[in-house]
Amino acid sequence: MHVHVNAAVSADGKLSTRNREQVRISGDEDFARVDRVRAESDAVMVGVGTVLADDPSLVRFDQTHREALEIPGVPTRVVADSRARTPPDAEVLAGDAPTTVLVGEAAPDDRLDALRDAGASIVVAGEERVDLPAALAELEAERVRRLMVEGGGELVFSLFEDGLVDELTLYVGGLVLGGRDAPTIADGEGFVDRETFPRLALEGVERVDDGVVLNWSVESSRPLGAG
Ligand SMILES: NC(=O)C1=CN([C@@H]2O[C@H](COP(=O)(O)OP(=O)(O)OC[C@H]3O[C@@H](n4cnc5c(N)ncnc54)[C@H](O)[C@@H]3O)[C@@H](O)[C@H]2O)C=CC1
Ligand SMILES: Nc1nc(O)c(N)c(N[C@@H]2O[C@H](COP(=O)(O)O)[C@@H](O)[C@H]2O)n1
Repeated sequence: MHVHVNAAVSADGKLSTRNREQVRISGDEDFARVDRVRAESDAVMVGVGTVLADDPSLVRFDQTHREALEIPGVPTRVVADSRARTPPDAEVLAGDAPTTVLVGEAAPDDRLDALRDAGASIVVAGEERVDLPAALAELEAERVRRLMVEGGGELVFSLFEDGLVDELTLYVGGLVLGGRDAPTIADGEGFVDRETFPRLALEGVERVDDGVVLNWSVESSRPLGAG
């Protein structure tokens, strides 16, 4: 599976404000690029923190681009949601596009039933928190070969920590959000040991709207604890 993280950050590296309110950082041209990346993907994933903060629908993609690539169907929406906190009336469950919610074994049964009633497929992987390597293996078994991840920072850090990210694209926009508690692209515990810092190789730089799109491949990313 190819895992492509794509997000927009402010010039000071923030995904949104300290209140975690959604901010439109990308301009029209960058959102058109995002829609092409979605069109190339079998699935588009976010963490439940993003669902609760932004209530995204994740249905928009570039249909013409997908047809040109002869990819059938629509991208599956995926939410990493250890305790099944996704509200059953969330936009990510609305409409005809399929939605898979990745949960841990600790997720309460009544919330799982409510999500199933709202049309979601449930994948259980891990105990307290979603075991991402196991969950992504399940998605791959369901023919997800290209997975786009849009955030947020907690989920993306875990993906790096587990050595699962292949490609990172950031749109850096011309605004400053500030705030020591504002989310960044990789939050979580953070890396301390330089041996574990994921190393990136710069593949592309492009001026888009009032900002710049940076594209990296991941050169090395080792799961913590790996020898
Ligand atoms: N500018 C941009 O491109 C984007 C901005 N955002 C912003 O990011 C913020 C939300 O990000 P976060 O609070 O970091 O939440 P998040 O979206 O990363 O979700 C975190 C949640 O994911 C679940 N999860 C399941 N398995 C996990 C695992 N193994 N590791 C980590 N989390 C796991 C947990 O329930 C955890 O609470 C919002 O403010 C949103 O607006 C989100 C996406 C894109
Ligand atoms: N690429 C990008 N640029 C921004 O400026 C953003 N705020 C985001 N946010 C992400 O897009 C999701 C919304 O998707 P829909 O419009 O509902 O399809 C949001 O949840 C973030 O993941 N992205």
